[in-house]
Amino acid sequence: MNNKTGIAADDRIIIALDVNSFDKMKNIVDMLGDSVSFYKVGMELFYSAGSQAVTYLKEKGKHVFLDLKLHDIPNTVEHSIAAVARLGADLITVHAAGGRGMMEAAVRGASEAAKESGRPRPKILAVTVLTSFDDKGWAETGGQLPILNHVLRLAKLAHESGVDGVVASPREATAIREICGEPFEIVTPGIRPSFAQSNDQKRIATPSRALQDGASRLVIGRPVTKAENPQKAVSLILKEIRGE
Ligand SMILES: O=C(O)c1cc(=O)[nH]c(=O)n1[C@@H]1O[C@H](COP(=O)(O)O)[C@@H](O)[C@H]1O
Repeated sequence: MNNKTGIAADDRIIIALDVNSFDKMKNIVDMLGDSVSFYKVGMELFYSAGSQAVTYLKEKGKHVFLDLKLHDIPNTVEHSIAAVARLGADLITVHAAGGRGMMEAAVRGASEAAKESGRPRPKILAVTVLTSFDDKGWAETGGQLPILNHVLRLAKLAHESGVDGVVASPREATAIREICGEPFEIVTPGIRPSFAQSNDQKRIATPSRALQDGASRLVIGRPVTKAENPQKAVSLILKEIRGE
């Protein structure tokens, strides 16, 4: 039980630390204390603070989702994943659009790092269609509608390529679960509790709805980190998913 929110952490909730300095990250992590066990380090924080962001969180006993969305030729991705996997992250992202060879290479890179370090292999997640796309924006890139078809195509390819799961919108979770089964990870950003604004997210759902629809984990950033009272925001989210 946490002394700040009065409610225990839940590994299904990942808080996105989208800030531009190590100190800002540390403030959020200190403020949320034991109520959050899983954090996401994305491009903004990693490019600002570097690998110390990951090592700090691991030293604090937190799980880390390192979201760098790699997308390059298989050889480059294999060795880049091996390099970042050595930091001890639990989840790492690549873009599913990089294709089968690239996703297989990502898993190989993660396995190499795990063998060297003696730690468990980090899970590789493949990003399908970003949650900031709506139909109009997707069609502008040449994408075929409905978006769901493309998400399912990439999820099937990711599953066949041996990655551990996908990142998709909560609205696609049920259909992905039907195709990919368990224990495939379906990690969903685009989560908006009823008290939060949608910002630039387009394909969204509430935390409880996303979990009901088959999401394994929820990525939540601004509704917590930009809230007037982040501890209260976490507490409300945890209560909502527990039906309290
Ligand atoms: O890979 C991701 O985590 C990701 C994929 C996606 O399709 N949409 C998406 O929003 N994200 C990330 O999830 C987080 C969502 O943050 P908020 O919109 O502030 O809750 C951000 O850090 C995004 O980089």
